[in-house]
Amino acid sequence: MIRLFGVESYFTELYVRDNDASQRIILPAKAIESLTAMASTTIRQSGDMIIACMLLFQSQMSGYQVSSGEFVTYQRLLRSLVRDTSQIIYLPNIYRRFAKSMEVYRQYTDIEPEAPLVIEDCRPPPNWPHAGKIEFCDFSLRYREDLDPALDRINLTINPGEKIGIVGRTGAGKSTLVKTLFRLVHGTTSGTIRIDGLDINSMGVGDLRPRLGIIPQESTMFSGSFRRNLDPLREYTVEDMWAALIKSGIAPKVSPPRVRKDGSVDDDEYDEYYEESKAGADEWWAKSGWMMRLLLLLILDWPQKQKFTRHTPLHGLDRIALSSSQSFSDGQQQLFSFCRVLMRKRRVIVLDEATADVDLETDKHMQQLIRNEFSDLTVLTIAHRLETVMNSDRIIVMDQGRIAEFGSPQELIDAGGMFADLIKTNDFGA
Ligand SMILES: Nc1ncnc2c1ncn2[C@@H]1O[C@H](COP(=O)(O)OP(=O)(O)OP(=O)(O)O)[C@@H](O)[C@H]1O
Repeated sequence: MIRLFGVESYFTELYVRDNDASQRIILPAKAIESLTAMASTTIRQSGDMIIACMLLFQSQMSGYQVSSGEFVTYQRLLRSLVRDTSQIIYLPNIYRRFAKSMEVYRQYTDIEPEAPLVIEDCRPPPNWPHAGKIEFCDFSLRYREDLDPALDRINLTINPGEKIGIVGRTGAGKSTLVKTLFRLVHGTTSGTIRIDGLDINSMGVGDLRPRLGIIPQESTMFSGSFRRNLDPLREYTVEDMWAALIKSGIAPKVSPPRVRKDGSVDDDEYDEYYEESKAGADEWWAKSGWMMRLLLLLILDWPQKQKFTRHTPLHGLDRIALSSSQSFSDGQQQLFSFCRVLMRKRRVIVLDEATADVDLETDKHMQQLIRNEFSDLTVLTIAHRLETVMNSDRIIVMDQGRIAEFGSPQELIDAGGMFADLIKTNDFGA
């Protein structure tokens, strides 16, 4: 079983499990991306025979002994990357690229797993976090013993549903503060962080990270379809995906809007198509006999795949997201991350606001979305723009790893301290 997990987080975890060997590999998201791109553009032949031949060939050429566990691992990794079953004639070329992919793969498999995925005795309840209260109690962190603390005695309580802006000059500790919520920083720590009463250090990272949402500044688009980008674990329905795409305003990138005869663009059609196609597909499903339903479920992956492709012009989910004709700005990539978070519906969301590269229009749109869609969720935003901060309920001003100020925007302006200075100089660490 190979699972991609936490695509929207700073890292992607790849789990590989089989009868003989079981291991967890943590890869930076970009590494998975390059590994996938390398393999999927060059290895176009799937099937056990070819993979087995390549592995045997490789082991003979290099004298490297492939263990049975490793064989199954590679085989499964490749099967997840390979789709097209043609182009066998390119085998020598394929082999060369394959060997390179494996080299990269081996390098990453040497990385030590960081923390247990699950601690059986300390599993949070399924609905955790149910409210979104965050408490830092005397929390300090040093990346290395010889360095100054990146976080220094942080005491902080964030209430459920609060919108918190985090500001401070570059190197002040803003990213470290939010990364500690995901346990993504490694170093010496003291103190505790609790979310809805549970110490996040007591549980496995597999129970922690998927329960929180993150929209990183550098959101990543993967090769493969829009569907894979939005839902790598195949957890959501097509309806969920379209609802999120429409809400976030990024639907036209997935399925371009219809152009009317007079040349104007029909922007309103998404909602109509969505409703229409949903009704059409439901009707079709209801009319099908049990034999047909079974066939659809077994062979055609109904309803995840076929439902909308058969019944609607909104079929773009299966299009390749990254292609020569399709590129995405930083803001658009963030909107895709936003869609993932919208589908997941987590109580705590971290947003690393995009910097000056994102146009004001997209920025405004994101702010609007946060107000509308995340109104009852706890949202922590590392803010790089004055407009974002002024919409927060409270603002944390970080300075040299400490919380220098914490209060509502007006309170901090009236206090005339660091926040008032940041506004004057407009230095929000962008
Ligand atoms: N991996 C690391 N190893 C060692 N020190 C680090 C590491 N990451 C960050 N630091 C240090 O920790 C401190 C806080 O860094 P952090 O990235 O949290 O600041 P920031 O406020 O987010 O800055 P920016 O706005 O530039 O992103 C800095 O002094 C930084 O040099």
